[in-house]
Amino acid sequence: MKIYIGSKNPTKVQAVKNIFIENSDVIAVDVASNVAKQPMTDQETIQGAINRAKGALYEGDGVIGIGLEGGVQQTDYGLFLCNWGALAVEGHTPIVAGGARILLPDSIAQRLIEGEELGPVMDDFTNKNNIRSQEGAIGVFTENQINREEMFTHLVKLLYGQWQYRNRGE
Ligand SMILES: O=P(O)(O)OP(=O)(O)OP(=O)(O)OC[C@H]1O[C@@H](n2cnc3c(O)ncnc32)[C@H](O)[C@@H]1O
Ligand SMILES: [Mg+2]
Repeated sequence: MKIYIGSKNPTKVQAVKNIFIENSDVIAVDVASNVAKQPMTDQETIQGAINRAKGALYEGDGVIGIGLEGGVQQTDYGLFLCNWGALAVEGHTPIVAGGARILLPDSIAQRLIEGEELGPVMDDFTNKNNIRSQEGAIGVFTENQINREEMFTHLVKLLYGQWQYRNRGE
């Protein structure tokens, strides 16, 4: 079974590979999220995940398209990191699931509100390169209890499980 993931970010690709292990060929493709590079609400982040999933499905000859999208959501308690995933198959509405969320420090939140992207802001904050392709903000702010790949793996598990539930008895 061919599964297309709509990103080449290694944390996202590896998360899909971790769950779709049996009889699956996981292929990474660059597709447009068709939302802002830094989604600022759950709504926009979900839309990005769905657009990526559909884009990935129609990109090739795959059975399943998966989209994973990172964003933030403002609350009365501050700006939270959020992550959403979508799984698209032909002829069905996409399956959607949300990932873990943590509160971002005020200094980071302020920069995002002013229009910067989390990826470069995290590199600047940590004095490291390409945090988004490694532990991610979630890894930095949890002392690596949960890194970005693990967070996305959990998310892909939620998508896979719902897909299995929908296919039960078929
Ligand atoms: O190549 P793609 O798939 O676009 O991967 P990405 O790392 O850019 O990830 P997203 O577009 O899903 O995330 C939206 C923005 O938030 C950033 N971001 C999201 N989660 C992050 C994290 O855990 N650590 C660092 N940057 C993160 C990311 O770099 C983007 O600027
Ligand atoms: Mg991106």
